[in-house]
Amino acid sequence: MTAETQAPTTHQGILDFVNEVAAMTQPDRIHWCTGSDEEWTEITDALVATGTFTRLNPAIKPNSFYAASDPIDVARVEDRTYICSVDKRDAGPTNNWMDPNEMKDLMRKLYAGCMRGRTMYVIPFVMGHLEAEKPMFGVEITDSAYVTASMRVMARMGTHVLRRMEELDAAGQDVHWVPALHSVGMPLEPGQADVAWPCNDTKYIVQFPDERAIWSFGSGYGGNALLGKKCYALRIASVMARDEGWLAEHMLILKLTSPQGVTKYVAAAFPSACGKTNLAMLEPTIPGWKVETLGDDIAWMRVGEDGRLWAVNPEYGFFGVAPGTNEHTNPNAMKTINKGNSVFTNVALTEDGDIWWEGLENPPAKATSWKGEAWTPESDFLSSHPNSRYCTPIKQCDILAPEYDDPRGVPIDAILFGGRRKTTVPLVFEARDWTHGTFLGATLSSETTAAAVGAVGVVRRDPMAMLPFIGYNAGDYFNHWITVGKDNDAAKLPKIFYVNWFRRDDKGDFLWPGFGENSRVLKWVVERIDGQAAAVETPIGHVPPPEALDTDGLDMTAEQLEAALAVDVEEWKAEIPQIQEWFEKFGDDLPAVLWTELDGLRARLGG
Ligand SMILES: Nc1nc2c(ncn2[C@@H]2O[C@H](COP(=O)(O)OP(=O)(O)OP(=O)(O)O)[C@@H](O)[C@H]2O)c(=O)[nH]1
Ligand SMILES: O=C([O-])CC(=O)C(=O)O
Ligand SMILES: [Mn+2]
Repeated sequence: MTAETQAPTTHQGILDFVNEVAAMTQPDRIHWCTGSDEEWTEITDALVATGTFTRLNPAIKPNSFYAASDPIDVARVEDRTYICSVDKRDAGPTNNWMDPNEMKDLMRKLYAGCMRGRTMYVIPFVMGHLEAEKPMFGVEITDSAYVTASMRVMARMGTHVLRRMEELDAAGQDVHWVPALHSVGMPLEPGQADVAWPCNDTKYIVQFPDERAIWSFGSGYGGNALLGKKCYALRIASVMARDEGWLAEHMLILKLTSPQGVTKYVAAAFPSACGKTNLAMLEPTIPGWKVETLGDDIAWMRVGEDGRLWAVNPEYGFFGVAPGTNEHTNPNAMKTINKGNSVFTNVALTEDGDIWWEGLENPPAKATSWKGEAWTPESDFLSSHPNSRYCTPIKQCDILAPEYDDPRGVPIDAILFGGRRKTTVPLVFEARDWTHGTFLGATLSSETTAAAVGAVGVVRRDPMAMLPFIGYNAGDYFNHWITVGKDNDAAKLPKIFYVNWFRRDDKGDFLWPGFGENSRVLKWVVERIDGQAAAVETPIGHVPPPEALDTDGLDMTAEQLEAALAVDVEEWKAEIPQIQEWFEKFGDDLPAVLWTELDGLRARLGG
């Protein structure tokens, strides 16, 4: 089968990619995605017919679907994720590496005939704006209809993207696009029945940074399979950003407006399942303050001609953690998904054709768990996988900031780093300067979560919340951050802060109520930027005294607030050898100024 017979494009590079992959994987059919509503209906109908999707009750969640994955395919697989740079050194000490040619030989064997009996979907997409000065195109080839439907929610995709590529090509512009190949790795022999969630025990999630290509095999799960997201917009884009002088980061973007009408833009990097989506859609509990959302997971940031750091969200949807999401914690996410047009994976299915998960209000008397078991509120197992997800269009978010559609993005005033720490890290503190902020990012630590396969609750260093997503040597990445600070006017760059919503008391309860109350922290942050709020200088940075936070109506004792803000010198001293060990991993690739920062911290803590 050749692609040209039905190919809706004359773009030779794309035709070659499609033909080459078709020859290797031998699909029964090739479907060029248009992105139309009719196509969505056709694909979701087919997914319902094969049992991958269950249509939800249209009176409750219109045009929405439930899916349950194979229990072996529920999260990102970091041990199966590779950065196959030509030079091993470029992958650095934090990534898995294999020689690109060796990896390709190995994967070609896996891909050989892997789409037999299936449809191969060709998805032209763009991360970021189609009107960007240099649009960030991609073409994902996949044999998964689930991935195709999800990509339509998460990325701008379809014929209009192809047209723009052809147009720029015809105008003689250097049109850059990332070829992204995905297969679930389960061919169907004649007569063989399909399963609801095809996948393979063998999984490879591979980035080839030098040629800016992605090969993924064996998994249908979000971050492993929707290749525009983590694989392109973070791993590949971070390499492009290194080469071109910008930043591709694992950050939400929000717009904060004060009661006086003063607007600030905040970006925040927290590791997976540590609160980005919730903060991005926050409903402030302090009167008169307003939050609008620009993005909940990824920010691409460039220094503009005005010297400020401008950010865009390259995505088109939210791929949010379901458990814990409810009318109290995230009413805006609830409103967004209730409008429909969404896909829910690995949550529970209720008898009236709705979905439910742990933490949602009104548990149903009975439901079907994500594993297909009969579940009741008395069951001793979870109804939903801890990493179950909703996938919903960003345009349905009532508090989406209008600037979302502006290809220039928004100028960032503050960057927050944060993680999930039971101890040690106070609710909020401010970095001394950009380099110190880079040190805070580079030493960010957090307890692992269910968003990746592996143990949960283990403290690890997760630099800039990018540990699984830096597409090159993390030592070079730190140096890139330092350089952004050095090459630009520090006064115009965002101020850097560090937050921890997850500190606990002796009983193991969260000290800080979090969610909407985090607006109190945002208020202190913007008041610091404007030079209005008080701070105490401590060995780790500038911490608010309790009275500098707006606590009007906050349901917390003075002792609790003090405990949330406390800097315990002994706890911090215990961090020093851990940071030292972390830095030693990088050898000479670690920027010397980060050692200087560590020495400074040690000295301030009293040696
Ligand atoms: N205690 C507490 N929990 C929070 C807070 N914000 C978020 N969470 C919980 O943390 C979990 C993950 O939150 P998300 O906002 O989905 O995390 P994320 O960073 O967007 O995760 P990814 O989509 O995996 O990148 C959910 O169970 C939330 O309920 C908070 O302020 N306090
Ligand atoms: O990428 C994914 O699969 C989900 C996600 O947002 C993360 O893990 O950070
Ligand atoms: Mn999220």
